[in-house]
Amino acid sequence: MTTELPRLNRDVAPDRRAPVRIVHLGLGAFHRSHQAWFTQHAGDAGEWGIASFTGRRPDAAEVLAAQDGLFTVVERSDSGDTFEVVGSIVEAVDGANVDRLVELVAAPQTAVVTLTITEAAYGFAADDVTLLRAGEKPTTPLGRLVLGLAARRDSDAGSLAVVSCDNLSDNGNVARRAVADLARGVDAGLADWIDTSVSFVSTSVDRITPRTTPEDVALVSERCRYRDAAPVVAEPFRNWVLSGDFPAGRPRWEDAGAVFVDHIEPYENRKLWLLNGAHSILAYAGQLRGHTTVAEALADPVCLQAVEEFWDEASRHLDGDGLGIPEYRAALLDRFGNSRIAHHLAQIATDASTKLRMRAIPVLRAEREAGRSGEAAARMIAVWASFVGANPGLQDPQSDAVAEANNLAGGERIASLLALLDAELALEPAIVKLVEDLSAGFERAEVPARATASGTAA
Ligand SMILES: NC(=O)c1ccc[n+]([C@@H]2O[C@H](COP(=O)([O-])OP(=O)(O)OC[C@H]3O[C@@H](n4cnc5c(N)ncnc54)[C@H](O)[C@@H]3O)[C@@H](O)[C@H]2O)c1
Ligand SMILES: O=P(O)(O)OC[C@@H](O)[C@@H](O)[C@H](O)[C@H](O)CO
Repeated sequence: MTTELPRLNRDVAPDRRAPVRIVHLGLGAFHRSHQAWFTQHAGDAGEWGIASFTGRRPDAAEVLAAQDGLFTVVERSDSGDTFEVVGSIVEAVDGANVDRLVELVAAPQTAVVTLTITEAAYGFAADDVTLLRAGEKPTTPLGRLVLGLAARRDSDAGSLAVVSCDNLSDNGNVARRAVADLARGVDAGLADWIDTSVSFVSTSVDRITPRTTPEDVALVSERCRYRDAAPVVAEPFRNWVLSGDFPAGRPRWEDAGAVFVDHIEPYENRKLWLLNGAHSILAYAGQLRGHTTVAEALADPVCLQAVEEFWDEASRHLDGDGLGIPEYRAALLDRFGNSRIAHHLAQIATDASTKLRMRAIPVLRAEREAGRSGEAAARMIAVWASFVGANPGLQDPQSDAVAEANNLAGGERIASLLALLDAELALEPAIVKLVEDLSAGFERAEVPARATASGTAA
């Protein structure tokens, strides 16, 4: 009986708590399988503990706190599972505990703030300006971070690095702009201090980490002989490319395979276009064709062809020494085909208006500038348009605008949806027609309720 097993904690798996020197916002599955894993495997791991804050709900923090921050990474390959306890998270905190966040961001020993708050969260912190001006507690991760940075300035605790680990192009600068705009709305002096004292590091992050299922929890109990309510399942592959300064130091993440580069754009584009772009195609085309997971969709020749054609287009615009595009593509087919990783298409499908802007639009534009149609990139937009036609409730930061567009028909509807991604391209009749024609190839089928429900954000 699993209830008789001990709960995972630092008695069951003795592990010294490292001092908090990293603060993380967005205590989700990916943070645990990626940044926490890399920190655990740094040569100086004993000096770097993470205090990790949830975004919207206390649940993950409560569960992890009851386990002294420990959790299991289940590394899942085609041939089997391996299990590892990770102890780098030394404090798990409800994001609503803004006082603790402010205290830690202002602490001189804190050197790094990492973020996995989802792509959409960089766009809606503006409401926090009013709260911050009124001296009230902000509700968004970036609003809370600005309050912490204000306290750091006031206590003269020195510079630090903010490291975005979300799937965004130029994520360091996106974070910089979002934080600076918020700070400037509250206190111009604070914005100036952030400008000179906070280093925004850009990263390309990669490790497929689907949402944990009850079956995963049961498997860990059975195999590890302890109860872990917060394991994460991830593929064996992992990659972290970083670019930027760490004025107050950082863990030796390179010992765990992280790579530090001067120019990150080629790596970001390779990952965002080839991996995440393919994921978006599979998410919409795959669900429209009745599939539930990435591996199932990839096994469908229609979906595979859409992915391969998009990769051909995107690859023409990926240059840089050592990018190894053919090898990267081959590895992606293996990774996506890992049928033991049940990566649900519904999870990937959310927040399309933010994601497609970075995954489809740059390739579509580059192809058109080169005098070609950009058909494969346009198809990614077309399958999304078909999908939201049948599934108007899909989570999206611009869901009201998507609903308004859905009230239109034909080319007008497509133009309105396209305008959410790129207002200029939406004014070009040839592109609107291309997307409209391509979307006709994919029926606007209702997605079964079970698939939509599993995509509900944690
Ligand atoms: N899961 C992966 O395979 C993977 C791989 C690479 C990058 N990423 C990046 O990491 C992000 C998080 O992925 P995850 O799998 O950990 O997801 P998750 O749902 O497990 O965790 C997301 C965390 O962000 C918080 N959050 C989400 N939306 C928020 C909002 N609107 N406001 C405030 N907080 C919010 C959640 O509360 C949670 O703490 C992704 O959006 C992506 O950008 C994920
Ligand atoms: O919400 P998204 O689309 O940014 O993330 C869902 C997956 O595509 C993504 O998490 C990949 O698994 C990941 O980017 C692999 O490193």
